[in-house]
Formats: sequence, structure tokens, C-alpha cells
Amino acid sequence: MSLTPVAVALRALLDSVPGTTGAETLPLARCAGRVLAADVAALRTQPPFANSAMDGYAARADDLQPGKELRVIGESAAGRGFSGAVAPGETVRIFTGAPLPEGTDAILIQEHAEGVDGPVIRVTKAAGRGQFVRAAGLDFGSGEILLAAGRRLDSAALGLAAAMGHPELPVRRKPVVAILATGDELVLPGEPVGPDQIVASNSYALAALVEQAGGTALDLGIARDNHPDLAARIEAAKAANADVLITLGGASVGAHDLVQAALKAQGMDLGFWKIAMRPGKPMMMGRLGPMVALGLPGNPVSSIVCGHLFVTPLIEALLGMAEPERDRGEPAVLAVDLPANDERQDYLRSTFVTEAGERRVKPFPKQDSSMLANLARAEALVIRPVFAEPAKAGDPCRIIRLR
Ligand SMILES: Nc1nc2c(c(=O)[nH]1)N[C@H]1C(S)=C(S)[C@@H](COP(=O)(O)OP(=O)(O)OC[C@H]3O[C@@H](n4cnc5c(N)ncnc54)[C@H](O)[C@@H]3O)O[C@H]1N2
Ligand code: MOO
Repeated sequence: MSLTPVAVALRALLDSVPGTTGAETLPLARCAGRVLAADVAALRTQPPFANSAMDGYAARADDLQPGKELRVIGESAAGRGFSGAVAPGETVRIFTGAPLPEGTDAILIQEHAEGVDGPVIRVTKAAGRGQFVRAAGLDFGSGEILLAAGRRLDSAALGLAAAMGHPELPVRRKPVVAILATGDELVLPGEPVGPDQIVASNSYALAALVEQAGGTALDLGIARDNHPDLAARIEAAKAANADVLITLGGASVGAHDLVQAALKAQGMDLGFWKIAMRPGKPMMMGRLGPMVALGLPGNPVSSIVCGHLFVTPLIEALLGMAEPERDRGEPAVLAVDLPANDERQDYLRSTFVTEAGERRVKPFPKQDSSMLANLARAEALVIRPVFAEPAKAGDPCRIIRLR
């Protein structure tokens, strides 16, 4: 079977998504990191009234000329404005956020007044019309759609939603991603490690990626390399109504690589298997009833790189986020020479260095897909396209930032 190009595989994966998850309404305090399920319009105008951006004096701009003396006739504070009107030659002591009194159109900051807090002040520097005045509606107007469906609710979006007057928001249900490790050799961290055994790490790594992308990880434990155990745990994913089932390991061609057969026995339609990428070649995708099934390779780095390239966009698509299929790469400059590439697109674990006066990206010399320590040290993955020509230090390249 020929290798599927990464972009083709990603497109096929996203095309297999049955739709977004449903919507639920949550109080603002529980919305951080969630994704909006509908456009959100302002319920009010902000600011609702013209107000002062500074502590000082509100007056008519015509009066705010150096040497001019103004009579202080009252005070306007935030939450407690001045009720009267201000005539020529008069001023009102004002504080940041306080409503602009009727008749005034400029603020003199108190640093430009003599006699502060006295009955009369003297202007020391001119202030023009509108100076330090925040007009009503400066930020936004009632009815304006300021947050679009598909927007991840970060701090700015949540602060804005609150300012818009929304106590709660419609958000997408978090996709449930069942994660099933496979392998006779695996033991859990902290358990005694017998001869020929290794500690299972991939489930934790993938669960973290799932949660970061906005899903809920459901750990289905470790299936041993036999059909009954695999079948029972795949049934558990179905019973949990998972949106996605990720299997880890057993994806390749060895005698103990049973995952694909086990999934097919449960009714999976195979989408693709074997991607033109390194690491991650044996990755598999299919549909198992309403579930998207993703079979990731067992090598720890392979599973995590596949997670960045496929699991994160898949979750984003289920959340209705815009452009989950976007190229995750960004431009960078190579710090070292690289040889020509073969038929698999490489994702090289790399760090940033400063060379020739610029920030450059430097792949580690060893890239074996079992080496998790250098993935944790890596700051970026350098993308080497299939059949790329040899590259020189200083050449442009594309990278995916890891942190
Ligand atoms: N003849 C061939 N052999 C292999 C090929 C191939 O094309 N022809 N592909 C290689 C590539 S590339 C990869 S990647 C691996 C992936 O194999 P599997 O997905 O079948 O993974 P396993 O054999 O189950 O495990 C590989 C390796 O990873 C360790 N592992 C597995 N699960 C975990 C886990 N949850 N936590 C930590 N480590 C795990 C496992 O012990 C093995 O050492 O196949 C190549 N072979
Ligand atoms: O794809 Mo494997 O991930 O090259 O080791």
C-alpha cells in the first residue's frame, strides 16, 4: 500500500468528522478554554456614557488655556456623577471613569492644574476638545456581534463577553476522546517493571494533548495483545459514546500488531493507513459507527507528533473552530545543513539558537522515534517536505512550535 501524503490524510480525517458536538450553556466562570457555539452580540453599549480617561478637571476646551482660572463647582466620581451643568469659567473635579458633566468637552489632567483640591484652579497647559474624553460607545455598541461561533474563549474573549452583559454563553460540548494503550510489555508508571517490560507513557501524553485542544480524555487502560481484550475495550469506547477512539501501538505490520484487525472486527471502515511522514508512518484512520477511530503508532514520539498533526485539528473540527486544516507551519531559518529527504515528510525535533545574529532552528542530531527526552527538550519541529533538496544553514524552512 502506498503512503498517504500528510495533507491528504489530514483532509480525509477532517472530512470524516460527522459534524460538531452539540451546544450547552455554561456560566462565564466555567467557560475558559471552551469554544463558542453561536455568535454573541453585545447586550449593551460600552462605555454607556461619555467619561473621563484621567483624574483631573472637566471643563470646556475653550477655557483650558494656560493662565486661565476656573471655579470648581463640584465633583464627578466613578459611580457618582455630577448632576448639574458646567458654564464657561467653571470646572468640575473629575476622576477616571466618572461621567463627563453636561457642558464639558475636555479633561485637564491634575498635573496641569495649580491649586488642586482648592476652590479655584489655574490651568498650566492647554487641553483640546475631546482630550482624555472617552465617548459613549467608544468600545462597542449594543447589538454588535463581537465574538463569532468557533472562537476559543481566552481571557480577552471572556472579559469582553462579561462586559457585553452575558452571564452565560453557549459553548460546544467537549468531544470525548477515548484513549486505549495496547501492548503486552506495558506497565503503569509506579508499578514494578519486570523483565522485558516498559513503562506506558503514551496515554498520558495524548490525554494532555486532548485536554489542551478542548476535549475530554477518557482513559481505557491497556489492552493486551489479544483479540478478546482489545474487543472488550473497544466496546467500552462505544458504550461511553466517545466521539473519537485513539488506539496507541500495535499499528504496524508485526505479528502482534492486532489493532486494525480488532477494529475491523468491531465494524470499522478503514479510511487510510500508513502516512508519508516520519515519525508516524503506521498511523491509521477509520470510522467506527459514529466514532472517528485513529490508530497511532506505539513509539512515544510518533504518537505525540501524530497527536499534534491530527488529533488537535480533529478536536478543533469537532468544536466547530475555523480552519482546523490550516498548515500549522510557520517560517524559520535553519541553523545547520540538512541532507536531501526521502518519500516521508520529516518532523525533526529542534531547539532555537542564536547564530549569525538571528534566531535559527537546530534539529537534534538523533531523531529516533523512541527518544522522548529530546521531544521534551524540543521547542519546535522542523518540517522537511518529501524529497526536499539538501538544505544549508541559513536556508528558510518551516516549523511547528511545540511551546
Ligand atoms: N517491518 C516493519 N516494522 C516496523 C515498521 C514497518 O513499516 N515495517 N514501522 C515502524 C514504525 S515507523 C513504527 S512508528 C513502529 C510502530 O509500531 P506499532 O504502532 O505497531 O507500535 P508497537 O510495536 O506496539 O510499539 C512500538 C514501540 O513503542 C512502545 N510503546 C507502545 N505503546 C506504548 C505506550 N503506550 N507507552 C510507551 N511506549 C509504548 C513499544 O514498547 C515499542 O517499543 O513500528 C516500526 N516497525
Ligand atoms: O513512524 Mo515511526 O514513527 O518512524 O518510528
